[in-house]
Amino acid sequence: MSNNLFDFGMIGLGVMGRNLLLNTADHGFSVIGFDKDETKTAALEAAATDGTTVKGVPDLAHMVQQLQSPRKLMMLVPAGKPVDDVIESLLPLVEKGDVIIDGGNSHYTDTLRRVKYLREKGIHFMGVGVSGGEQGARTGPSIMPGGDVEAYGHVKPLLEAISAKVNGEPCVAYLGKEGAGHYVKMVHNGIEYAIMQLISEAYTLLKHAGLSNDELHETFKRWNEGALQSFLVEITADIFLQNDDKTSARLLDVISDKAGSKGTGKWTSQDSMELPVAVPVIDTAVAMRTISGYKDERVKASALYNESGASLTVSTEEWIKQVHDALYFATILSYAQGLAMLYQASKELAMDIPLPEVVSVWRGGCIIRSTLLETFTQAYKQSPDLSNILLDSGVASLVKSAESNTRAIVAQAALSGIPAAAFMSSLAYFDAYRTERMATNLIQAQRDYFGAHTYQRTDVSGSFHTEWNH
Ligand SMILES: NC(=O)C1=CN([C@@H]2O[C@H](COP(=O)(O)OP(=O)(O)OC[C@H]3O[C@@H](n4cnc5c(N)ncnc54)[C@H](OP(=O)(O)O)[C@@H]3O)[C@@H](O)[C@H]2O)C=CC1
Ligand SMILES: O=C(CO)[C@H](O)[C@H](O)COP(=O)(O)O
Repeated sequence: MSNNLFDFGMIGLGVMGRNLLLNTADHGFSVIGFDKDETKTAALEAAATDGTTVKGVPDLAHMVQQLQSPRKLMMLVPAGKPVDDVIESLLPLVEKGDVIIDGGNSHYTDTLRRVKYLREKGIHFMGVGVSGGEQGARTGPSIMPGGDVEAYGHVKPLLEAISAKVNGEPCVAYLGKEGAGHYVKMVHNGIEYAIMQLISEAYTLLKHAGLSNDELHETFKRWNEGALQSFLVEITADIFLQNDDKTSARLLDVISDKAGSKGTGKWTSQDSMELPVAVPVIDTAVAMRTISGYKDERVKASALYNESGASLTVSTEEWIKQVHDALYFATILSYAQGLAMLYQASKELAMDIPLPEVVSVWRGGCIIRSTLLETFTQAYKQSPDLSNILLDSGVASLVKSAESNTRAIVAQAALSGIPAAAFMSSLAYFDAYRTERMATNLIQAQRDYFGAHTYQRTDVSGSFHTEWNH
């Protein structure tokens, strides 16, 4: 700490801000934090590692005054109005050349607006995705910065120091212009939704085959030691063992089935349609969280449509292997759809998102980290401009190896009436994607029939219209 001035400031000392700031201090930076909730500010210093330089101040102006120039400030407050409120509070306090970072889950269009607004005032504003939850923020998250390259230069050493490391490489890289950091984080969360939905479907498929919580734990634990190794599979294995402290049940069995959400999955779906790019597994995951909220209607429909009629008679050992392969197949499809979306968005929105860096940064620290990301990193090393990871021959052989068991699972789920929409969606996407001539020529004919929309032919170029025989 030189001149008694601090290296880095944090606004918002909740789950993410507090932990990221303490992580920053652990890496030798002097840090100062502010939260509008004074109890959080007051608690900050006590939580710091001995020997680190951490200060909490109850006043934003005092915090800004104590920062080295150019000031480097991050906010980790809820997305939306709180971010604009913080910016307005900072404006009278900062100077030209200072760097303000929004590390929360802001919508990238808000980030674009804020970048422009602050650029006019000479202030650098960066949208930076941070993933890893509470633990990741404290010990090493995956960090997705985008925006002003000059501003990135000011914070690069700090972000590299606090990020997760894989094979000694920091899980942070410059991921593109303007709103790219928040765009990449949004799609990260879309993939997160898809994989979480798939895991929950694998859970129900295994439960219908009679697996107990202990057996589910063992199964997921074993899966996490192989091709499905990932953070989400790892924490799922733990979840099955957690006891409830209010009853004698396992906690999972007394948790309501209405799933919450904060919006990033929905934004991914919405934006995919704007581009357009097909991300049906993500769309399905968003829809399933929505249906999970229809509890009262589902109770009535369960009785009306005889849900208890759903039955499954399978060889348990074979079924576990098939569910494993289906989860592997559909997880690859989920990454493929998200990455295809980033590929398209990078071009359409002129963000220059480097996909090789994106998958590399996701290998550690983030919620969707998995061994598959190492495979994708190698694929992009060979072909950095892959429009879809499914076109890589190495990835194709992995997909093919799991295809027939995925078909078996989807068919059995349909026959047994077990909800497995994300598995079905991944297979439906795959079958369409690998079909050279789809049936959409008929849609073209229908559009021209009723609306004179014209069509293109396979043999001659140009647009054609036919007076169809009525
Ligand atoms: N939790 C997670 O796993 C992850 C969260 N994120 C994103 O990070 C951001 C922060 O999330 P999280 O830490 O979980 O949220 P929290 O609600 O835990 O913390 C946010 C903190 O910001 C404070 N705050 C709000 N407005 C202001 C303001 N104007 N000035 C100063 N402090 C303010 C809040 O105070 P008060 O409570 O009094 O309002 C609260 O203490 C969000 O955008 C979230 O989506 C990203 C990755 C993972
Ligand atoms: O960004 C995150 C993880 O990467 C946050 O935990 C986010 O809140 C998750 O989304 P949702 O609350 O909609 O499930």
